[in-house]
Amino acid sequence: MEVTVAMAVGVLVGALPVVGLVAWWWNEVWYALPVKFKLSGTGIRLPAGHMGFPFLGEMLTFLWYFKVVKRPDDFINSKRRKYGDGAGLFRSHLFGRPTIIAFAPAVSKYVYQQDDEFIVGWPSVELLGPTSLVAVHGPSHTRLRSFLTNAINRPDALRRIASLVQPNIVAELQSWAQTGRVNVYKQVKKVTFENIGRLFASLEPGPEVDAIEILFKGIVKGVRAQPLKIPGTAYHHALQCRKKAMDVFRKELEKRKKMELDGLESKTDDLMDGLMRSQDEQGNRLSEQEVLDNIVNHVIGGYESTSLSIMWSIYYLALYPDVLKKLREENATLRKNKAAGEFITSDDISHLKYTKKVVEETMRMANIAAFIFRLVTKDVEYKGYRIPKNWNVALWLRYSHTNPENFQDPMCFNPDRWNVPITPGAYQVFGGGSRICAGNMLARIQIAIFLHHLSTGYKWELLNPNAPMIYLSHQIPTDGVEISIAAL
Ligand code: HEM
Repeated sequence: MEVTVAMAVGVLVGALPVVGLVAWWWNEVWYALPVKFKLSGTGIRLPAGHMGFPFLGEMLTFLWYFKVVKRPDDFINSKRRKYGDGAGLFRSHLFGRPTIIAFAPAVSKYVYQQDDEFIVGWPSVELLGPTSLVAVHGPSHTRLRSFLTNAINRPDALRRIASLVQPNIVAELQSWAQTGRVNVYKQVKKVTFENIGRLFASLEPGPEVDAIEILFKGIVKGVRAQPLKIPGTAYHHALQCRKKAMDVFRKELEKRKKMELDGLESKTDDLMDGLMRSQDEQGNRLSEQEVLDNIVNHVIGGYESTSLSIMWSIYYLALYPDVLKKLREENATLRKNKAAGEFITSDDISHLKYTKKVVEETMRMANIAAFIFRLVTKDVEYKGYRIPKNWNVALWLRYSHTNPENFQDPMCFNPDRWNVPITPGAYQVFGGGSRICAGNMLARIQIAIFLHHLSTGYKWELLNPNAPMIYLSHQIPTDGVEISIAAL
């Protein structure tokens, strides 16, 4: 008996290395080998790399760098050391799919230009809506973008946005100074959401907007979760939140349609109105579903990203007093030409040269969209490398922003680096090509307005300047940027 147990243990122990070896090469054999076989003799190669374990792929290595050692850029650096740069591509297996990692700006540029070959495969269309900007392709995408550009990015829209968001920002900062101590991430999210509610559907801050914010927090969690429609999962919850959020906006839209039918003039002038009224050259309007899907899509796109950017600007300015001094001087000069309590305009912001550099430098360092994904619809050749059909491409944007070859001393917050032109294509915080962020002007203007009122009216300090960072799901200090703040 004892001999049998000992033998079984012996066999198991002996088999372990073999099992490990099989697991280590499984994805290579399953995904990479058939492609290499097809390519043999053609001179075309699969990008270098290793695809890791079955199902997990390289997720353990990814988590090691992002979560454990907290050196996220070494995930790519370790590959560069091992395989060299090649054409700026590696093969891998991440987030459950075979993946080509594109870390060189030139590859991202190429991918942005090939809309038909590289389509958006994430976030889930179910959550964003089948007729949302992210979900549609080709001519439908071009058509929808022109409607949205009209509603958000035109100079008159930006003027209106600048005046609508300021009362809330000014009031929020005053309340911060009264409290004296603030968790910036938490509070900025609140004020950003209130502003989005006002801009998109003229919703006034209060219990209804707070309830909608909770729904969107649920949706945003689901965007990052595995798409399992099982009760109790984040994704299932997110779908329910989306349905409820759509119901709220649908009710508002029906109210406005009824007013239009009754010949009553709308008193609102927001994104919903803009989308309802816009017409293309043939006089066609957006459908109800398109209006609603795109409101939800834009809230998801704009809510957390803008909040994080504002949070990071407050963080870096506390750490770099020289930058704050210059920012304050520029904004104080503008204030001198304004009456007390008068708001700044989008035209004023266009003249705030240093402030604009602070905004760009903040976004470079914040790396809010660390990477974005595309799904490959057909085999593609790039500089002698095969990007296989049905694989994912991960455009590793943060690597470009933190690479000293693109930005000297990249971890230093230095708005003056923007005095000279940067490496072409190296700055991709908003993505690029036809899918460049639809809300980039809106985000920039909100950050600049926040900085104007903050720098001219307040002084603040980080309470935990050495708080450790987390990098997933976003780069953020663990304390959410706790500050003490007072009026100047
Ligand atoms: C600092 C803030 C922001 C950052 C860093 C950011 C980043 C990005 C990035 C990287 C993309 C490209 C995604 C891809 O190609 O897969 C994108 C697309 C998009 N963003 Fe933003 N974004 C920000 C603010 C906003 C705001 C305020 C809105 C809405 C008002 C918004 C709405 C969108 C939409 C709708 C798209 C999809 C565009 C398309 O597919 O044509 N974003 N954003």
